[in-house]
Parts: sequence; C-alpha cells; structure tokens
Amino acid sequence: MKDVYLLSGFLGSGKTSLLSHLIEQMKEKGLKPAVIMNELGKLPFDSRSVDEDVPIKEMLEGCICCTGSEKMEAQLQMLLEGEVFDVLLIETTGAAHPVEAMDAVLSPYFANRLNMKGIITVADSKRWLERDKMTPQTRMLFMEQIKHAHLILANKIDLLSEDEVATVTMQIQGFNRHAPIIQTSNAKLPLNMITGLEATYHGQEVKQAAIGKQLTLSSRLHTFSEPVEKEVFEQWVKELPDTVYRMKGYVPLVGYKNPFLFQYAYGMVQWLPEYIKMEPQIVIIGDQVEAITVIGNTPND
Ligand SMILES: Nc1nc2c(ncn2[C@@H]2O[C@H](COP(=O)(O)OP(=O)(O)OP(=O)(O)O)[C@@H](O)[C@H]2O)c(=O)[nH]1
Repeated sequence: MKDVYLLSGFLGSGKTSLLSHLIEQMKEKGLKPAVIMNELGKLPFDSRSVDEDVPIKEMLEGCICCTGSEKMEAQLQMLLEGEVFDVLLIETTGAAHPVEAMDAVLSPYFANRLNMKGIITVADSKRWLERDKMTPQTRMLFMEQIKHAHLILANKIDLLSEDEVATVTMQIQGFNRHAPIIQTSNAKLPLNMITGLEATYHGQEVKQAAIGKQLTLSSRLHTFSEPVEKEVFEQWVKELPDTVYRMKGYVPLVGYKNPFLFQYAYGMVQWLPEYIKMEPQIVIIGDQVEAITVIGNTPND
C-alpha cells in the first residue's frame, strides 16, 4: 500500500512550498515520493519546483474535482503501473474542494493499493484574518478547505504579529476542532507531523464548490507582446481589486534579457531572475478576472 497525502489550500497559500519541503524530507529518509499536480490556468509552471527524479503527473486546465475523477484515476493508474514510488503527494489547485478530490483517490479500484492518509490544508494566515474581503462563494471554498482538513498549517506567520498569530490559531481551531494546527513560515512542516494521519470524513456536510457552479473564480492567461517597466507593472498590481487572488508566470521587464519569474499572492509580490528565456506569460486567477484591464494588453488576450 502506498500512502497518499492530499495538499489543499487556497490560491497562493503555500502548497507548492509545502510540497517541495516534504519531498526534500522524504528523500532524506530514503523514501521515493511521486507527485500529482494540478494547475488552474495554463502554465505547467509549479512542476519546475519538483526535482527531475520525482515522478510527476500534471493535470492542467481545471481542477481535480471538476475535470472528473476519471482523469485523476487514469493518472493514478499510470503512476501505479509505470513508476516506482513509496508515497504519493497530490497538490490540488487552490480552487478545488478537498473532499471531492479525495473521493477520486478513494475509488474502490485503488482500495488495495492506495492508503489515503489525509488532507493537509495550508491556510494563508493573513488572508484568514481578512477573509471578509473575499466574495461569499470564494470565502466558502476557503473555509471548506480548512473545515475538512486532517492537519492545518497556519502559514505565513512571518507576516503577522504574535497577537495575530494567536488569534488566527484560536479562530481556526474553533472552526475545525479535529485537526491539529501547526504554525509555519514558508510551509516548513516537519515530516513526522504527517505520518500519523488517518483520513476520515468526520461526518460533515460537504458543500459543492466547483468552478463554474456557484463559484465565479476564473483564470486568464496573458501574453506580453513587449517588455514592461517594473515600477509601472507593480503599480498596476497595486491597483488591482481584492478579488484577484493569485498571479504567476514570467514578465518581460525593460532592461533585462529574460522574463522574470513573477509571483503574486495576497498583496505580496515576488520577483526572481530566470536564466532561460521563458514564454512571457502570466496566469491571473480571481473572481471575474475577465473584466480586468491587463497592463500591455495584446489584441488576442
Ligand atoms: N511571506 C511568506 N511568503 C510565503 C510563505 N509561504 C509561501 N509564500 C510565498 O507565497 C507565494 C505562493 O506560494 P506557493 O507555495 O506557490 O503557493 P501555492 O498554494 O502552491 O499557490 P497556487 O498553487 O498557485 O495556488 C510564493 O511567492 C511563496 O514564496 C510564507 O510563509 N511567508
């Protein structure tokens, strides 16, 4: 039997950071992890954060819950037949409902081969404190991801005061009384915190929260036709509405040869130089992102 962990959490909360950290620790212990990664938007981008020797299956265009469990089952089947591994880590998109994704793993077909260990939800602590700013539907998804977790990371505590960290922890615990809460920065979770998990449903009601149903969450791919000034771009980012939750990709900046790796999650911008010339594209994820005017818009955007 191979242990399966489902990494859940809202857009930009730190799931990929957790994934990388867990893989590193598993390898140190001599375990061979495999990964199923699932991206909302079109850039197979986060998979670059996983080492080449780790088997990885990507599910692009949508999320595990709404592309159907058949596709997920096919990925699981391919991994089980084609790869040697001990542990499976599944990173769901920030727009997936964790229990729906878990259902796909719990197919009777895999009953003797996969052991569902649990849902680990990464919560952006700062976003938790300001969750009232989200649209009601998106907030519901954010809360559902926390409610159904078997283990919760109150992540990004480096951005909060001590009092705020205490408030977040207490409030989250009040919301999900079953799951231990670990306070983390950069999702640095010790591996031994997850090995004792046992997946259960806790008999709670599951609210449907898939894209295209109640949720208006959507993603948009923008291609830059020419380089932009960094300051102008950052100003554009600052002026975006609160309902843009996540952006990532490669931005061509004036004065630099290669587009920069750009990450945006909940008001925080991160730039990293890139040594190869990547496609100058970003994915924008949020509520009704089609209405946003994107800087340096191209006619076919
Ligand atoms: N300050 C701070 N930044 C963090 C922390 N954890 C992650 N980040 C940053 O937040 C951004 C998103 O982190 P990811 O790990 O990619 O988040 P994710 O949940 O995988 O994002 P999606 O899959 O796109 O939804 C990146 O720029 C990270 O460097 C943290 O604890 N503190």
